[in-house]
Amino acid sequence: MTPTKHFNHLVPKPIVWTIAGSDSGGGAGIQADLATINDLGGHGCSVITTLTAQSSVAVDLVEPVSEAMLLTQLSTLLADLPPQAIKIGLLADQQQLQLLADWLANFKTHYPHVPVILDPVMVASCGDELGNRSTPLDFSRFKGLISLITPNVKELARLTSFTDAQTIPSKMTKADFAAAAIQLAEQLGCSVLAKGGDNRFDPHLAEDLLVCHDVAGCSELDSHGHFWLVSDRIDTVHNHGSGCTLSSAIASVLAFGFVLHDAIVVAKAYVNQGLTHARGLGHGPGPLARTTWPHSLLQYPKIVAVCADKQPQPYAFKRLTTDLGVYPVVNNLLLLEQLLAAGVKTIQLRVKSDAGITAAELEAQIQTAIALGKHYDAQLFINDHWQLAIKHGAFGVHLGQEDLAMADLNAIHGAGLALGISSHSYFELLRAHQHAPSYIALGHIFPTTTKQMPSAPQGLFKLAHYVELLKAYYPLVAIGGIGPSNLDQVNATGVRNIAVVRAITEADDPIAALAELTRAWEQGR
Ligand SMILES: Cc1ncc(COP(=O)(O)OP(=O)(O)O)c(N)n1
Ligand SMILES: Cc1ncsc1CCOP(=O)(O)O
Ligand SMILES: [Mg+2]
Repeated sequence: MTPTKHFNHLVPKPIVWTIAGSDSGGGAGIQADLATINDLGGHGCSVITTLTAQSSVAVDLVEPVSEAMLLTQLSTLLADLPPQAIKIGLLADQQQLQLLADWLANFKTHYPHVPVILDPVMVASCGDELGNRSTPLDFSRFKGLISLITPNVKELARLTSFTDAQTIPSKMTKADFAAAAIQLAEQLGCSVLAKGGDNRFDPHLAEDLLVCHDVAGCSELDSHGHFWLVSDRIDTVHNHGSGCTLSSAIASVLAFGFVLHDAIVVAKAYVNQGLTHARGLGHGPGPLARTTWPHSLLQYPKIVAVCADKQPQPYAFKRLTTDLGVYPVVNNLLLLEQLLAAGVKTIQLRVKSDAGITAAELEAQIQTAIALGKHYDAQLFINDHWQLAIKHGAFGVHLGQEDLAMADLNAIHGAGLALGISSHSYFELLRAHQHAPSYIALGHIFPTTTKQMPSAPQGLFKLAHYVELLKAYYPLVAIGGIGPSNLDQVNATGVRNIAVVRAITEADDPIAALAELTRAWEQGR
């Protein structure tokens, strides 16, 4: 595995709670959760619901803690160590579930933004039931209190109208599985990550389905999206605790302020790492290996939108041979020409469709900009207007994630244009990567007034993680609120290029501002 990079000095250590059962064998439950939270840089607190006498081959005894013990663990922790995220695992019985749901309802009135992830644990990996389940638990008490539920195929069947848990999962088609996940999202009013690991729709793949329910902090496109998250199947029997690990990893990444989609893909990569390096302990399925924050792209899932009418094309866009360095983004020809004349070698013309000019004026501007780019031997990217960029032979186009859905990437590639793609999260980075663009932009890093953004500023901690994931594959460009006051901090994340609007357009002397930014940027590298 590649050496770990820690960026934890950039943010405070978040507190993550696990409310779950103890696995005396150490591979699952509270023990797996605390190890996971620690690996990912959080501080784990535990609320034990149940003691299990468990090994890798059997569950011999399951005993719930008393009501007083459950409630006192919660109140003691809350008074001193309030959580940034909560994971709920094994609950002993309906009474305990009800008690916790009541406590959570009150907690949520004071901490409405703390995400709660529910792993509806029912069966241990050795196959034994975890609790007295003559009747399945009724999780509807958690409606409105949880952000995400993470059932495996058997749990999904039990929780929905696919009720015959023993027989139906093996017969479930991919379409049944998707229908059940969508039904569960409706039932509980939360997002669902349905784990397909046990269901071999394709024997070489592990395919999970993410059904998003009103997810905050991402684009409209994604907040209600349905996505298959696809990884190569890792051939190991040592998967004891993988469900616990996944849900506590999701809670940990959320606690750092990442959006739900990101928490899920990072957690899946962390589980994949753990499965890849797992060694057996005991005589049954051994625990996952304990690793670190996943920085290898190979461990991350592929994202396949369920309703996508087109799949990523199987080719790569033009490779850029030099760094972009300080990459100005401008909206007028006068400044464009001044910057080109001053020696800028990569630049973007960003004239939005609502800029108050006619279609003919827009085309004329783009045509002139492209001619200027050629005259000064520069790499000129046209923002959004990919048809005009092709028509007039631009060097490249820049597209956002929403633009990608509308654009004809075959035509852009066929015309030999370079392609830059925007991203605002791990999830969007992975999706951009599937198009193999010429560069990927990461934004917005700091608050900006240039554009209204649906996502929050990413900040330096997230930027450093994105760079670590993709720096070996693409030129990466940080954008959003970047200027002289924060240039050194941005540089320290390892990103090699920055795109700037106001730092140049609002400067008294844009040419001098660009020269000074470029000098400072190159000196910091
Ligand atoms: C270098 C660079 N990064 C990001 C953007 C933003 O593109 P997009 O998300 O499509 O938003 P608009 O610029 O079209 O409003 C960009 N243009 N350039
Ligand atoms: C177009 C765009 N996309 C993400 S941030 C941004 C604007 C960045 O502008 P500024 O450098 O003025 O903050
Ligand atoms: Mg755009």
